[in-house]
Amino acid sequence: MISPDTGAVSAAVGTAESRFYALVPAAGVGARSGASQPKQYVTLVDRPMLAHTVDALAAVPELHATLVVLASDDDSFTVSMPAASAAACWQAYCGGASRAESVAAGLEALLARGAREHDWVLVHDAARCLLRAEAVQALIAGCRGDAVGGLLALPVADTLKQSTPEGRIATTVDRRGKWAAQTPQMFRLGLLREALARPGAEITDEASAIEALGLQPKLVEGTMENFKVTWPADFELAERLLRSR
Ligand SMILES: Nc1ccn([C@@H]2O[C@H](COP(=O)(O)OP(=O)(O)OP(=O)(O)O)[C@@H](O)[C@H]2O)c(=O)n1
Ligand SMILES: C[C@](O)(CO)[C@H](O)COP(=O)(O)O
Repeated sequence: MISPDTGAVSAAVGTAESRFYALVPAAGVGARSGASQPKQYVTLVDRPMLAHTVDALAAVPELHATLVVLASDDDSFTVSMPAASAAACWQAYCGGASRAESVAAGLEALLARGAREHDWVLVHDAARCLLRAEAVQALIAGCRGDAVGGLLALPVADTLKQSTPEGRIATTVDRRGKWAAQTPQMFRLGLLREALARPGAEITDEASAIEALGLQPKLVEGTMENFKVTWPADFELAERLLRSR
């Protein structure tokens, strides 16, 4: 089904129009965030971070459906998600030990709900709650005709330093041609499924798994606003930005 040359899913393409699905891994614990609960449930403005993320995706008319991957023991979604946000997504309680495992399990859940191997899947972190519909649309427009797929990313603007274990500078890294990867990351379901099924080094994003197949995902320039809430101070910044909208 997957072409070894281009990575394109060939058999089903052309027989039915491809749909676009969003897949939101939301099964992490948020260890770096310092929060007393998984960070996707921390309230920002008036609702959990995850609700902002789901609502942003719900505003993208091109998306057929959004599936949220939750930890198997998640007991927060049903109590803390606003009804409208909960209704705007499918839920699958199949999160794994790593982000990659959660995404791989989410792909199976999408297949079980009728998605096909040639459909596009846009994987988006629950923790990037400042996503704009226009950014998703720019990604779709940039990648829908592409044989591989791609991702939102930002060209590195700062001077890059490689550190020593002691926290001193070992060297300055040439920043030319370097990008910081964001999400969504958009690939055909079948290709991504194959990529994530391969044993390999630790995969921190979908593009890395696709690269390991020898393919070159496309970079579509995003914005700084779409940052990932990771550290304690990030909540305040996210809150301020959400309030300013
Ligand atoms: N086993 C995991 C780990 C992460 N994620 C999700 O992947 C996204 C990006 O991961 P990250 O920001 O690292 O979140 P956490 O893993 O929760 O954070 P930390 O690494 O600080 O624990 C988050 O939406 C997170 O919920 C997931 O679905 N399953
Ligand atoms: C997918 C990602 O957001 C792209 O920058 C990032 O790799 C997630 O990394 P983390 O290790 O789960 O924080």
